[in-house]
Amino acid sequence: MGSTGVIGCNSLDVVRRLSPAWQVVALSAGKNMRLLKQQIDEFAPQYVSVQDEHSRQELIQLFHGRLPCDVGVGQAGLEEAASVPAHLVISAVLGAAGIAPTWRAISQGAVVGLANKETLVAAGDLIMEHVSVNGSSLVPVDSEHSAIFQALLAGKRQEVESFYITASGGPFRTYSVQQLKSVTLEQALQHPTWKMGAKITVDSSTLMNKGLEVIEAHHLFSAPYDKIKVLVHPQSIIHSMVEYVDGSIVAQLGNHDMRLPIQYAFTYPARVKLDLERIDFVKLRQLTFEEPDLERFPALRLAYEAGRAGGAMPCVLNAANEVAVQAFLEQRIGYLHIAEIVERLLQSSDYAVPRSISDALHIDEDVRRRAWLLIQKEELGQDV
Ligand SMILES: NC(=O)C1=CN([C@@H]2O[C@H](COP(=O)(O)OP(=O)(O)OC[C@H]3O[C@@H](n4cnc5c(N)ncnc54)[C@H](OP(=O)(O)O)[C@@H]3O)[C@@H](O)[C@H]2O)C=CC1
Ligand SMILES: CC(=O)[C@@H](O)[C@H](O)COP(=O)(O)O
Ligand SMILES: [Mn+2]
Repeated sequence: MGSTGVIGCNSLDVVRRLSPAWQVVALSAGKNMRLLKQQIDEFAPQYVSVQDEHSRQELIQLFHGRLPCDVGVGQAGLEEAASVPAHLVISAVLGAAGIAPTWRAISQGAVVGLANKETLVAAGDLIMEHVSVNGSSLVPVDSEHSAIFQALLAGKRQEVESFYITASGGPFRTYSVQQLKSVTLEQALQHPTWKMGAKITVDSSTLMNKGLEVIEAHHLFSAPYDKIKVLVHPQSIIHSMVEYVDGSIVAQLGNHDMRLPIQYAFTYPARVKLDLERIDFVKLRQLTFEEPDLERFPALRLAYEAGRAGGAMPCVLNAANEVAVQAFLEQRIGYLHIAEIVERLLQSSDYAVPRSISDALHIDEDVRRRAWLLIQKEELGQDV
């Protein structure tokens, strides 16, 4: 799911490398029909889904009216794609659009390779319960969570003292608040270490990505928030670490290439040869560490607060952030407005605890509506 995105393309490269042991049965794209056509030609799925009817018509034209597979549309199409029987479903659609199809894949008892962290942030308690009821399992694809997942193999869960989630610090790691006020979209899209889609790249720059990852780790590893520490590590070589009660710290290291955690989600618990550039420690020379600055990067503080509050708050955090980042990408708001919008939505929300996935989807929808209203009213801070 999300086959035309950065994680989707990397996942298909992993399939290419693991073929013929692995084959693709379904794909889902958004609107990039040229790329989807190439993927259909190469991987021959039984089913594909696309974001809207216009995209479906474009795909039909690209195949000169002779589609080689069934094509679904919109959320229903995504859910249908997730229902095609498969051993592994890679969940890499962007944002809350991934909640319902991920839920559907879990209902089938499939193993879900989870890249789409927004799903766990918005509906983590419900998703984790659904996983256990349906005998499914989540294997993390997000690099930090894959690192923790691997580091946890070194001990017993009750022997863990704390979890370190590393953060590159983003392109503005050394910026003052004054400098942050005039950050441009172009600058925010320059991630220092990883090549990723636009939304997560902006999230990395505000440290909201790390905040979402703290909540993701809380759910994936049943980790209390007090035991999850964020550590800025600009080289992004240590992907995360687990500290055990005896003081021993187990880390996972690797170059910045998502094909490594993605392949591990395919082959776990086995390891399979993967020909990617390896770390050269002598060239690297040093790995450095800093404390995150919650004053300059309030998004990380907001995520900890929303996570600790629980209930609907993480869902509010995620939906408000998705809208704010989209508005920033469309150059409708300034950079510092992103955290301002999230904070204002969190402060003004009082939703009941979501008891079902449809409750969570309703909260998500309502927060989006309110966030767009706030943006349209142009009442955001002017000092940005
Ligand atoms: N990139 C990375 O290294 C990492 C990404 N992640 C997570 O993985 C997910 C994907 O990230 P990334 O691959 O970078 O993002 P991209 O923007 O590159 O890809 C997003 C994918 O989702 C599709 N899509 C977007 N909106 C919709 C929609 N409404 N309905 C159906 N499909 C849709 C896009 O389709 P199209 O392009 O065809 O319109 C594309 O296939 C995110 O949740 C991100 O946080 C996690 C860790 C690392
Ligand atoms: C590759 C990956 O997992 C991203 O989530 C990455 O962690 C982003 O980098 P930051 O550490 O800057 O958020
Ligand atoms: Mn990550």
